[in-house]
Amino acid sequence: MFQTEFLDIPALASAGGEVRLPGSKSISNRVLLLAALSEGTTQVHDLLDSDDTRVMLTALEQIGCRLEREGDSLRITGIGGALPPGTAAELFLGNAGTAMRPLTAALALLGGEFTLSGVPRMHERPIGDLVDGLRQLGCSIDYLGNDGYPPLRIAPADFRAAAVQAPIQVRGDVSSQFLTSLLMALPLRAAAQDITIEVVGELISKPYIHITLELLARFGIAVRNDNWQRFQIPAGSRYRSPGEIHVEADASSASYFIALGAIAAGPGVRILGVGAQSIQGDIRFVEAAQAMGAEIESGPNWLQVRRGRWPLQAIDLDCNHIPDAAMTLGVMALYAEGTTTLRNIASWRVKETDRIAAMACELRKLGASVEEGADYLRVTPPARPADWRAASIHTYDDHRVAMCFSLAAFNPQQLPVRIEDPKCVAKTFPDYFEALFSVCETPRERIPVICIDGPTASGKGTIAAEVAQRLGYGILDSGALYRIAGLAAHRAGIAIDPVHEEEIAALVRTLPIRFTATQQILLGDEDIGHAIRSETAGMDASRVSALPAVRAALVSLQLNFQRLPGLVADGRDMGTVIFPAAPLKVYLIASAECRAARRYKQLISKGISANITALRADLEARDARDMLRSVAPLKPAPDALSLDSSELSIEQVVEQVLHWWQQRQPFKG
Ligand SMILES: Nc1ncnc2c1ncn2[C@@H]1O[C@H](COP(=O)(O)OP(=O)(O)O)[C@@H](O)[C@H]1O
Ligand SMILES: Nc1ccn([C@@H]2O[C@H](COP(=O)(O)OP(=O)(O)O)[C@@H](O)[C@H]2O)c(=O)n1
Repeated sequence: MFQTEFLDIPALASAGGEVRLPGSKSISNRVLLLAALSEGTTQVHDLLDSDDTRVMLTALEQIGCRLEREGDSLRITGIGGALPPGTAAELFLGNAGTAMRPLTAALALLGGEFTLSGVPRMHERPIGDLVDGLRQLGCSIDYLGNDGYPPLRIAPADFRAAAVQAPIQVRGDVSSQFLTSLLMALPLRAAAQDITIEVVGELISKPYIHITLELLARFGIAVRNDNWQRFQIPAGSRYRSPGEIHVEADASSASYFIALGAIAAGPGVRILGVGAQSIQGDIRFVEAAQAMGAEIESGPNWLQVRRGRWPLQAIDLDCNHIPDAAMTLGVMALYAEGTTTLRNIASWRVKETDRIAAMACELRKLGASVEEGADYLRVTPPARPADWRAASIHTYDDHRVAMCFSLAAFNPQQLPVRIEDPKCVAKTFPDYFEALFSVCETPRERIPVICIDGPTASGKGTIAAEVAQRLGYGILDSGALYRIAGLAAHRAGIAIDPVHEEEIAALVRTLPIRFTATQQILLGDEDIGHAIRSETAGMDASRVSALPAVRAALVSLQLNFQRLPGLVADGRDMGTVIFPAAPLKVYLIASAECRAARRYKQLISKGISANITALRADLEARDARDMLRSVAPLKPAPDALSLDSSELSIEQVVEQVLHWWQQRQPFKG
């Protein structure tokens, strides 16, 4: 996840490849419970791994289900509608409403002795309406704390006393989870008679009840829905495992990648985890995207999206059925011919932010003409490519604003887009930007590189790491590559001199060097971060780096670090040889005395013994060799900005570099 203050997305060109979206939590926990109540084994694919699904799984094991991991899937052997005799358990359900409520209903109807509790916050979340509904059936449920709230004790009940003739009543205006819980559990009592549930009050969140009904159908229970007010479970209902089931990915999250496929040139995007037959309401975004020009194929669990009509076609759409995903259409409208109107979106005004106002404001920043009404938005794209603007997108702590505006990076003017507070995507899709970058391509020259070159111990590595962290960019520690080369030659017993140049270069070309996401440096499986940091390794690096063939062998490896969204590269020749077109080159220096003192402190703090006089002599020798060598000598690039850090703190140097970087950016707030 990007934790930065902002994320600058370079202009993007095309998209291709696969993206797997995180699974839907609501579907995951419903599927787990239904599989648990069924007879036989259900193989569940793509289950969401989260706190809420974990507590559900633990509870299901406690009541007698068998769970087996099989690769990425999970096999659940259910209890077949009845508990093993004498089952008793204390269940801890964390803060998972999708576990507490349905389990309360199911366990109260199954018989057995249970306590159900959770974290303190769970004990403040109401459950009284559900308990009242269950008591109408004769269930025995006691409150162990406050009335109307968990923790609860469930005891076996004598159901013969309470024949289920009258409809079970449940409130629909507090949480649709109460109705969902009854719908999932009441088939346990429907062997011999129909059971009717009546909703009291206006039913909220109908799409979630729709998901419940669809999943029940997949497990063999056909509930009759009478206008969302009465639901009838027919006599003889029995949970039957479908054998295998895929948990769908979140359909609203899919909208960004559907739009991506429609906008980006290239082979198209394959979205794994959700298909056009999805039971989630937002999947109908597919139809809207098709109307704008997307070419979409789908299977049970995937969508394949390619650019079709181009430019896109403007649409005029009532978006009431896809309120969340429809925001993505607002950004697609930037690429359409004509004016797009999104209607019936009054609910946008009361979401995470006033989404109509937010979309209008940010779309205008990009150069669009926008008309906003109480319940509609009308978007006309910039008339010509030159009318697009590089904008800093304010995201209003709204994950959907952040995600949909990332797609403005495909603008024809090839302008970057700044997304403020990118971490707001954590609400539904923490790795959204990583997923986006994994399927997007852009010519290398559009991916920004900040070069930090200079002599040893001037602070390059420290500054590069901090600047990269503040911008969300990757890091290239090119010195580490020469240090590894020196170490490998040393270990292979090859003398580091011009006579052995080709032999060392050949060795270097085969080295399995990897940098991990956590900045570990691996040679094969060995973490060599420590071994290459000694001053001897530094000297070997300096010698090996003077050999032209060795330098040539490391060029393509270094160029491969230039990846989205950007790179900070530290070394000796980043700005002069490897990235000569970089938009910012810093030449970082400090006095020899100061550098020797810094290196001394650094080595001592790592537990490596050192002598300051010897260190200074070594670093001056290294500087001389680096500056005087014939190939890629250490010197500032003609367009580098020099910075003497002798008298500056690390923070001051970082701020100076970031200031220079900001000066080069085109964004208007
Ligand atoms: N401006 C600075 N002021 C004080 N110490 C610094 C400064 N810049 C870097 N250092 C310290 O100097 C040491 C050497 O820095 P490093 O980044 O390893 O240099 P280089 O990569 O140029 O060899 C580190 O311990 C670092 O914390
Ligand atoms: N781009 C680079 C980076 C390092 N090097 C060489 O590799 C050695 C070790 O680099 P480093 O950046 O790890 O060294 P320090 O500056 O940390 O001492 C340097 O002394 C250079 O001789 C190079 O030639 N070109």
